[in-house]
This record gives sequence, structure tokens and C-alpha cells, in this order.
Amino acid sequence: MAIHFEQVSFAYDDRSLWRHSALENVTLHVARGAFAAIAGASGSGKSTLMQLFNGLLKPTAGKVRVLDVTLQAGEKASGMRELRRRVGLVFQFPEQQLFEDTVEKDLCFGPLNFGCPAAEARERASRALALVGLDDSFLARNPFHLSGGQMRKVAIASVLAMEPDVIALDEPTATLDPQSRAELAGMLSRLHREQGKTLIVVTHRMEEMLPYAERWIVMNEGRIAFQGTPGELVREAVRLEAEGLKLPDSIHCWRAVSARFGLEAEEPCLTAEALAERLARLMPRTQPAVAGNAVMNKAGGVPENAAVPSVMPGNTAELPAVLPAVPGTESQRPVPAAAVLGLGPEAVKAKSVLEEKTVQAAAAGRPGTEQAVFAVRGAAREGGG
Ligand SMILES: Nc1ncnc2c1ncn2[C@@H]1O[C@H](COP(=O)(O)OP(=O)(O)OP(=O)(O)O)[C@@H](O)[C@H]1O
Repeated sequence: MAIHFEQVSFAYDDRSLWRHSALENVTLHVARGAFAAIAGASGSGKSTLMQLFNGLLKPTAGKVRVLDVTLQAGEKASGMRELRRRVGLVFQFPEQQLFEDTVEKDLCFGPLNFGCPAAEARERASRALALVGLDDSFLARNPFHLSGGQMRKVAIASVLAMEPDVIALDEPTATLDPQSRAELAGMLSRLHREQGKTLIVVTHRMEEMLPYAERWIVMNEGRIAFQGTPGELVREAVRLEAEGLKLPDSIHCWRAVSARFGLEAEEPCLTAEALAERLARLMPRTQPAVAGNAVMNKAGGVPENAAVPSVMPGNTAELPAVLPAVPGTESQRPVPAAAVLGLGPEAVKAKSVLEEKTVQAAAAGRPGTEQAVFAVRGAAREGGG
């Protein structure tokens, strides 16, 4: 186990008049090599939790075990320096911690500080930069002359240069533009897959990490509201929303689709690609190549005069080959998949992660067609998502 918390509580300014309890009775575990995500409302204790991972904060009650170091409330711990090297924390806006006049100096700072010889520190700097997808030409550049996304990557590389076993990042994609956010999320996933690092990402954009995180921890007012797999998260969705957690639309969309087609026991499809492939497999085997070319009205809803087929499990032949276009509307956006599938009122909850995405789903083994092309778009909900 990389991280194990046993009934951990933490209070800022403990034993003072200003005592503020941030964590209460938290028991959690993250396996070695896992990709975990921590979600929860602002102030729910996510950043505090993260700072307990490398002993930056110590529990005021309970026991924290990280790798082979135990931090017990009220006891002095040994091995803290090594723990800080092995568990790298990337704080919000890490680029604010860059301070040298070249990227190379910034990347070498940590390793040199931990006694690494200069030549090895430079090798590590180059390797860390490659891991975040930047080449050696960046080494000589001034970090303050880079784009926001590049600075963020360099700041993450400066933690990677320490070659930690566990990396915890607090809102790594905050304030980045959509393309840099997607790039960074993909880069973290690669780091986890190819380097076998234990990765823990604090996020309030759950949808960004849903394709990657295999374990979720949800905080609510300093307590654990949920921990488990994405499938378990979907099953607990109603309770979590009742407790005030806003869940991403991809979860609503899968709940609606899985309830409609009796797929609740399956692993959830929480990305547009996975959902499109699953929908492709619902298609009848003899279906010709399909293009969902119906259009939406301006509000993004289902056109009133669009035929909404009734599709039941085992009765998928009723899916129309080509969805009807609606005259007199300007939009040429694809019709909402959820509504086309006859999901009715549930689909209203499913504004899309799938939005604006046309997905090619392989439909292997289907006579007569090599690919079913789905123009997939979830039903729009004003202000949702
Ligand atoms: N240095 C501090 N001193 C006193 N209280 C603090 C301190 N840092 C955080 N807190 C309080 O502890 C609680 C948990 O804060 P924390 O920053 O861990 O939440 P969070 O879930 O990470 O929030 P956010 O998503 O806004 O970053 C909050 O009530 C916060 O006000």
C-alpha cells in the first residue's frame, strides 16, 4: 500500500483559540501504482489531505502510513527527509515556485539539494523534461518566458526530477486553457502507465480525470464521503448528489443509458469514445453505416418534430439508420444521442461531455459495415456541466 490513513484527524492551530478542524476521522488507502483522484467541494479538506502525504502536515489524531514511514499523532517520525524525496507534491499554481533564470537550473535545484552530483542532476533534468513532453531545447530557456501550460509542465518536471515514487498534484489543470488541460491530463496518465508511479490528483473538474483515475476519494466537510472505483462512484451518485456533490454529466449520461438498456452491472462508459463504442455494440448486426445527422434546435434540445424512436434492450433494430433532419433550424449539430435513444426525461440531466464530439466507433464483426459513425451529443441543459 502506498498510502494508508487510519482514523486521521487534522486541525490547524491545534490547541489554540483559533483551532480549525480540517479533517475528521479519515480512513483511506491508495495502492502502489494506482491512479487516484480526490474530489470534493471547496474547503472540504483536499489540500490538507495532500499535505499529509509527505509529512508536510502531521496528523493531530490517528495514524498515517506512507510507503514505509509511519506518522502517528503526538510521536516523532523518522525518515522524513527521504519521505519528502519519495513523495513529490505539486501545489496549485506550481509555476509560482519557479525562480531560476533557466529551466535547467530550476530542474536541477531539487536533485542538487538532495546531494545528487551535478552531471546526474542534469541528466535527471533532461529526463524529467521529456516525461512532460518538452524537449532539451527548453533547458536553456528562461522559465518566465514560457506559456502558462509550458511553465506548469516545467514546474511538474521539477518535482519529477526528484524521481519520486508517489506524485500528488493539487488542481494541476487549474486556469489552463482547454487544450493545455487535456494535454496535461493525458501526460499524467502516460506518466502513470509508463513509469508505474503512484499518482494522486486533487481536482474539482471530475470529468477531466474520469477517463484515467481508477480510484476516487470524495471529501465532504473534512470527512470521506466516498472512496472506490468509478463503477462504485456511479452507483453512489444519487446519495453523493443528495449530500451536495456536483457530479459530471458523463455520470448522469451513463446512468441514463445504462438504466435504459439494462447495463447497470457493466463497467461504466464515462468518455464519449467509450460510450460511442458501447452504443455501437447495441446496434443490430446488419445495420448499414450510420450517421446521426439530425439537427438540434438553437437551445441545444431535441427538435420537437424529430422522431424519437422507442428502443428497448433486445429491440435495437428500431434505431433509425439515418436520423431525420429538421427543416427551418440553423444548427447542424448532431442530435443528442441520449434523446435519440429515447431516454426522455433522464436525458435532460445528461448535458454532454459528448458535446461537439463526433466519434468514430469501431464496429468490428458487423457484416456490411466497417465503421458505425455516431454523431453523439448528449442532451443539453442550460448552464449545466
Ligand atoms: N493554514 C490554514 N489555517 C487555518 N485553516 C485553514 C488553513 N488552510 C486551510 N484551512 C481550512 O481548512 C479547511 C480545509 O481546507 P483545504 O484547503 O484543505 O480545502 P480544499 O478542499 O483543498 O479547498 P479548495 O478546493 O478551495 O482548495 C477549510 O475550512 C479551510 O478554511
